[in-house]
Amino acid sequence: MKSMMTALGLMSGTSMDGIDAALIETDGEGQVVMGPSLSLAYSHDERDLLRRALADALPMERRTERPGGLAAAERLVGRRHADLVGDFLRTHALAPDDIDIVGFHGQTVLHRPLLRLTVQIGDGQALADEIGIPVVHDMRAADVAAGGQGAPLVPAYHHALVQAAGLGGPVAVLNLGGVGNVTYLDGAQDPIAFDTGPANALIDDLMLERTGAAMDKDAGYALAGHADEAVLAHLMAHPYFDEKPPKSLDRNAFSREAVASLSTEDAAATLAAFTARSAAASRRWLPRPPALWVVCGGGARNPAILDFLRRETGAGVRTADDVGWSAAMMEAQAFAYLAVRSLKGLPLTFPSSTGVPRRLTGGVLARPLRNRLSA
Ligand SMILES: Nc1ncnc2c1ncn2[C@@H]1O[C@H](COP(=O)(O)OP(=O)(O)OP(=O)(O)O)[C@@H](O)[C@H]1O
Ligand SMILES: CC(=O)N[C@H]1[C@@H]2OC[C@@H](O2)[C@@H](O)[C@@H]1O[C@H](C)C(=O)O
Repeated sequence: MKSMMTALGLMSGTSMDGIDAALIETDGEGQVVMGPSLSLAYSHDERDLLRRALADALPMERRTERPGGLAAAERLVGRRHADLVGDFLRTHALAPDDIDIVGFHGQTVLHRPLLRLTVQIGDGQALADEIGIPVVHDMRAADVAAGGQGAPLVPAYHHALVQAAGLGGPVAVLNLGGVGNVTYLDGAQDPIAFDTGPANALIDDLMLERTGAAMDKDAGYALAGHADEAVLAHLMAHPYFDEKPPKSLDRNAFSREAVASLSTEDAAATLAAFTARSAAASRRWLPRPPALWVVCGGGARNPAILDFLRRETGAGVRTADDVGWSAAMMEAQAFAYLAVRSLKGLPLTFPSSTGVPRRLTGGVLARPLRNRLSA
């Protein structure tokens, strides 16, 4: 297998705002060259369908079941990913053969690692057949089956980026999507990583309920409000924060009920502070306090969260864009990188990231029909 590969990563994250596609050239180890990217936003109705799918997934006991609206949601996820790949190829004048591998995350609808159950909808084989490019998918399953948390998966990629940038340790890479997750890196050691708490999901849900908007854009509400310390203390009393890592979260693990009586501005400020305080509280489980926090994911565009994070950590806080990476495309790039690691049989997860008993590879390879016919 050739050393450098061209990989396209596809991520539909827990905030369910849309799908990101990002191209990288990588050897799946220390070399990464970032390429172009493209996003597709889910429409209001599509988000609604996905939100309902999350509710329909709650009684699932086996990962192959598709109760209620899940089968329709899975078809939607597949169709929209294929649309995005088509748009990406057209926009960048590429042919399917220009891409060696696609890394397809799918949409998480249920995550119960203690029950060895994690469900990402999206049919990898159907996608490969549709786009005519080999697809690596189902990247959490092997880890969960082996007793790991199945998340977070991006730490292997954070590790490659921090090593390549020669950033002095200890460094924390904080991903703020729907849920927050931190990767702690210090030299060549395996990454220590876990989910920190909520990131944007509670804020998004609050905005949708109070204003009909999908997010608190540029923290317009949070910056006009004040965080309520009593409510914050109540939110921080959640038992998740006392759990020792490895640990990971379902999107709906936290409730915004505690901010119900606050004005929209104060509620948004309190939830932004909650995201920052719970992320900073992850220091409790790290060997040394990080000197630098690099923030990625949509939360890097929320100035209220960044301000609170500076205050809570007392350390350097920079966005991924500030250090020459991509805050928006980090996860999509990570799934491209992980797809190449999967093809090469390299570990995706580590005892220190998911609690899996030993470093473990993962992912399932789906070859497109035309490759199988010509084989
Ligand atoms: N300009 C902005 N101002 C405030 N918040 C923003 C802005 N842009 C994005 N966000 C927030 O970021 C969220 C999307 O983040 P991201 O794309 O990293 O999430 P994701 O990939 O779905 O999540 P996860 O990492 O949990 O899988 C949006 O739902 C919104 O809350
Ligand atoms: C089960 C699942 O999809 N988890 C997501 C979610 O969103 C953020 C956080 O919770 C993280 O654990 C994970 O995603 C990133 C991409 C990861 O696996 O690293």
